[in-house]
Amino acid sequence: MLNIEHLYFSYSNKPNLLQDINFSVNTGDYISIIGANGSGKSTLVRLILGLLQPSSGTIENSFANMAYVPQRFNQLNTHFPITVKEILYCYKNVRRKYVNKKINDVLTLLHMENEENTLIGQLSGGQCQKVFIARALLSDPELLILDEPSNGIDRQSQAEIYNFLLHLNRQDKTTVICVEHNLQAALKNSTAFYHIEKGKGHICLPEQYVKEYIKSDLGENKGNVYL
Ligand SMILES: Nc1ncnc2c1ncn2[C@@H]1O[C@H](COP(=O)(O)OP(=O)(O)OP(=O)(O)O)[C@@H](O)[C@H]1O
Repeated sequence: MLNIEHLYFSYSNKPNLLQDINFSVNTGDYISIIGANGSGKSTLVRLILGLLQPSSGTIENSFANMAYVPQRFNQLNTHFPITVKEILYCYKNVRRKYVNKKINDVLTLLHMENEENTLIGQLSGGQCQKVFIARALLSDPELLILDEPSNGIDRQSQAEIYNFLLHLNRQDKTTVICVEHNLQAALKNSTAFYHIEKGKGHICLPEQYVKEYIKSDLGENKGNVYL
């Protein structure tokens, strides 16, 4: 279980970005963290991962093993001459004691077994994302955290990735936290949304979010509807 209580966070001397964040994630949940650009979603994830420290408040995490899939374009130098298998071997060597699964098995899970010797720069966006999900799965995580997994990926690959994540959550009981702008996928996969707005957050059911936010946005003709 992950339990966040009265969490406040600000970058250096700036005003609080996150204020009095309270929420829990239980085993088997699929939580989509939603909100406008710059609302603090990725920051909240970095706090959960322990990459940032809260200004105040607590984060208790009893998930034995967690893995992270960052935003795709943050991590990729497509000119670097490395194959899919080499990326996974590098990770395995660095995280040796945490890696419980075989490279071939995770590639097969994602239907990427025929690409093991392909250079990363020769993969499509969707295939790249699958490699980084495969890498995260090597440690057989109880909690998988993803940051905008469909960013810059075509619809077919998006559907494959979200179907895979749904299976992972519902069948294998892997808990998922996903920073999300993709409303359709979030509605289909999530057990709950955590909505951040003006520094505050609240948990809601996906259908409740649609009723309260999307419809009122459309009703008042505010224009763009975003997550
Ligand atoms: N290292 C940093 N130092 C100072 N400010 C930062 C830092 N990282 C992010 N910020 C600022 O914090 C705010 C929230 O950023 P964050 O990336 O958490 O938002 P987000 O909700 O994930 O946005 P997006 O949907 O665009 O990915 C932004 O205004 C950003 O400029």
